[in-house]
Amino acid sequence: MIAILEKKIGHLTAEFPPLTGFFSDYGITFNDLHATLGDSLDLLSEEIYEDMGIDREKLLENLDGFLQRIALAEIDERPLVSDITILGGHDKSGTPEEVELTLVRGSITSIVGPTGSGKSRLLADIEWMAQNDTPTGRTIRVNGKKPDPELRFSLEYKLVAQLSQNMNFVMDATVAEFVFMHAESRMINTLDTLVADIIAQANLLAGEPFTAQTPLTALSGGQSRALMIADTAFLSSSPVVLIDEIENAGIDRKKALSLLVRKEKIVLMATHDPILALMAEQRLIIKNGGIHKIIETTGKERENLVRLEEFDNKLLALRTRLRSGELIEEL
Ligand SMILES: Nc1ncnc2c1ncn2[C@@H]1O[C@H](COP(=O)(O)OP(=O)(O)OP(=O)(O)O)[C@@H](O)[C@H]1O
Repeated sequence: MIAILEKKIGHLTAEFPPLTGFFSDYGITFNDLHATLGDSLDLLSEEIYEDMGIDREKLLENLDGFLQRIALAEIDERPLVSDITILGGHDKSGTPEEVELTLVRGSITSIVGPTGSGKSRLLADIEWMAQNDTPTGRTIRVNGKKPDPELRFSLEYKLVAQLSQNMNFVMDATVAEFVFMHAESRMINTLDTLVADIIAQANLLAGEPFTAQTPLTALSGGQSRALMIADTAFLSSSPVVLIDEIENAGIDRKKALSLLVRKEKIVLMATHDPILALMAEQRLIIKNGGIHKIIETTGKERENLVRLEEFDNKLLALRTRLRSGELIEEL
């Protein structure tokens, strides 16, 4: 509520047009669109509140309820995405891609292939809900159907949340302020507990701990990524999470993926990292711009994952020794 009091009337009514009706029902019209809501309410005289039959506090309470109803109505209007389907197009040579692949919520798919083979292009096709209108000729279905064109070009509705290597914060805010801002803009109740949960989860993912009071600019690369992953898992309404290369990220990859699965996301990640690739249920092998093969992770591969993680930990330990100036003559 505090954040909304600091917003300008003009911005608020543009963001939530029904607000004008809410205030006029109380007989209030605001003339100065550049003034904040808080200042405008302060200008209302005692008599006006008396005429309305409520005080400032009660008016704000009603406003809060009204905004929540708008938010819920908006959420209801969004189709609940249970799955997406990729219908093949063609590779770079024009050879048809014989694929019809449905991805459901709570699943992880990895995308592997040589540099320049078309991994990012596949992620972009999903993000833009391609309709045979991208270089690959692919088509994306949402819940088995052609997505509504309005949805496709909507600025508010995002099918996809992107997590990428570049997550450096330049904002002058603490971790808590940043997460609060996100949670508040989504008008979610019980903000304090939610914000605390997100920061606690992010700490479980990051190697080195940070607190709610840590400035964003003081976070390491791994800590920033951990925060963004937890923030996306809890607060993003996008059903699909696309991850482009998060190896060497200084985060607990297994916990990060299982958090996204718990939050029922459809996870797709382009990766060269064997550990991440094998954590997925299936992997798409991209070759010459097309989906060349779909491999389901085998039981044997899952067993090997344990050994791969042991190798990885050994490499990590070597890195730590190297950093502290040791000679690496003994392994
Ligand atoms: N089926 C296709 N038909 C035509 N062009 C394609 C096709 N698939 C991918 N491309 C184009 O090939 C180029 C390389 O693709 P992309 O960047 O997706 O590769 P990548 O596998 O992500 O590479 P890297 O591993 O280096 O990030 C891009 O310009 C992309 O638009």
